[in-house]
Formats: sequence, C-alpha cells, structure tokens
Amino acid sequence: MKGPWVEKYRPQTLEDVVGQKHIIERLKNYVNEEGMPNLMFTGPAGVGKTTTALALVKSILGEYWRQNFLELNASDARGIETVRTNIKNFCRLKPVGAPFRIIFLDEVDNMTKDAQHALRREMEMYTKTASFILSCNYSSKIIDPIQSRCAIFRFAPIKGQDVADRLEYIANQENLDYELNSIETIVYFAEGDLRKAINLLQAAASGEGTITEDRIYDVVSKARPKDISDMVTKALTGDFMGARDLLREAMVLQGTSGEDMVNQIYQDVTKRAMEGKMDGEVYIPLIEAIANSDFRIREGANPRIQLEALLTKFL
Ligand SMILES: Nc1ncnc2c1ncn2[C@@H]1O[C@H](COP(=O)(O)OP(=O)(O)OP(=O)(O)O)[C@@H](O)[C@H]1O
Repeated sequence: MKGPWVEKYRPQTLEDVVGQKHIIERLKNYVNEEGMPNLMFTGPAGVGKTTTALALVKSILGEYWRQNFLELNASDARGIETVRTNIKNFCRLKPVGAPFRIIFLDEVDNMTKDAQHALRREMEMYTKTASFILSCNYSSKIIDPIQSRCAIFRFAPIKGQDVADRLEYIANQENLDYELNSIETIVYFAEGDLRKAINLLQAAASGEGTITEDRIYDVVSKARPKDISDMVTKALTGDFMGARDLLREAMVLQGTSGEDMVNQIYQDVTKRAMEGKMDGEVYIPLIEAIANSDFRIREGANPRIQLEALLTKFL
C-alpha cells in the first residue's frame, strides 16, 4: 500500500494500539456485551483516539461493523444541521446483524453549546438502538449533561520510548536506512503526537540515502540547536556580524520561520541560565527583549529585522 504511512500503520485491533494500556483494558470489557455506554475520548491530537474507536467498533460489531457504524466530524463544513440529520437518519434504522449501532463523532469540542444541547437530546432519544463515541481535545469544552452521560477516557501523549519503538518498527518494515539519533530527533519534535512523528519519518524518507539528524531538521524547517547556540555565543561576545550571518543562513537557507527562531533563541538562552552559564543580570533583560520580538513578529513585523535588532541587545 502506497500513500500516507499514518493510514498504512494504523492499528486494526485494540491489542495493537501503542500505549494507552489502561484504557484498552477497560474498553475490552465492552466487547461481547449486549450494549455499550456512551463513551467520550479526550486528549491531545495524534494519540490514538480515532484509531481506538475504530478498533473497538470492529471488535464489538464484528463482520457487520460497516453497516452499523457511522463516523462524522462535528465541525463538518456543511453545518451542524447536516450532522444532526445524518445522526437521525442513521439511528432510525434498525441494527443489521448486531445488537446495536455505533456513531463516532469527532471534534465535539468545536460544537457550539446550543448544538451540544441538541446532540444531548439525540443521545437520549436513541439510547436503545445506538451508542455514541465522542472525541475531543478538551473535555472542559463539553457541556456537563453530555459529560455525565458518557464514560470518560483520558488519552495521554505517547511516551517517548513508545514513539521511538513504533518509528523503528515502521522504519524496518519500510527497509529504511537511518541513524539512531534521527529517530531521537523526531521523538523530540513530535512531543507525544504519534501522527506527527510518523508523518515526519515519511517526509524524511522521501530523500535519497541514509536518514540523518540533519535531514530531520530540514524536514521540520527548524534550525539546528548547535547553530542557534553558535549564533547566541557570537552575539554575546560582540561578533554581531557573525551572529547576523548565522541568523540569515537559518532563515533563508533552512527556511526557519521567525516565530520558530525566536522560540529557539529563548530555549537556548534559558538553558544557559539554568545551567549557570549566564548571569541573571544578562538573562533578565534578554528575556524582555525576546518577549518584545516575539510579540512584534506575531503582530506582523518583519521577522528578519526584528531578529537582527534582537541580536544587538545581547551585548
Ligand atoms: N496510540 C497509537 N497507536 C498506534 N498508532 C497511533 C496511535 N496514535 C496515533 N497513531 C498513528 O497516528 C494516526 C492518527 O491517530 P488518530 O487518528 O487515532 O489520532 P487522534 O487521537 O484521533 O487525533 P485527533 O484528535 O487529531 O483526531 C494513526 O493512523 C496511527 O498511524
């Protein structure tokens, strides 16, 4: 199968879902039962909410899962009325070859409060024939009457070691030639989001030859931490022109955005202060200057000029 690896390597069964072990154990109790309560899956992006819902539906509804399953996105561009009409039409029909039907509704936290109240009425109306699995990033955005009608499952970011293991598994399946620290770099940038990690690996694999750490920095369009550190050192020691050259290289040649640059400079400076390599008298005014540049860049000021001005504040 060609196409996106996130689909190619989407687990088909509950056992194959990475991490989330306590959730999977609880969910297995619903398999082989005559009914299932409404469920709410909440947590950050790319950690397996949709994947787990699909795997659960397949093991509960068995070979007739397609006929008895409806997947909808609550922020459907055609509007919430279309979503509700689809739910109504689906729930009116009797289950085929299975005891009940399941509706998976993604991005419920994007629904207005009014739309959520309407959804709650539908959940009540069809309790005998259908169960809902609602997915959202923030359960706090969901009205209480819906939360109290659902068993809530909180998905956590995937642990670094689990992300690394999964990436290595995929890399081996795809016969990729890679350096180990390239995997570590992907884990660092993915921040527990396995979808992002797999997409980064696939993007890095589209180039020729061995996948190196440098290739990952190119793919994420972020500057190498060492280049940032060299630039900061030059600025701190009065080599403004040298620092400016490194800044230009990172922004023009590597395509690092102004917002990413300012963030990476902040991380470098803070690391120095935490390790006792920069005095408070130097660190504190610098943070203020970094905050000002960050604000101006976000407001639309020219990032290159703002960052060059920031470098002059390091002396
Ligand atoms: N826990 C996991 N185990 C295995 N693969 C995963 C896991 N989480 C994410 N993935 C990979 O990332 C892809 C996207 O995951 P999924 O759609 O389940 O994320 P999600 O949590 O529903 O995210 P969103 O909140 O953005 O909808 C999957 O197709 C799979 O390849």
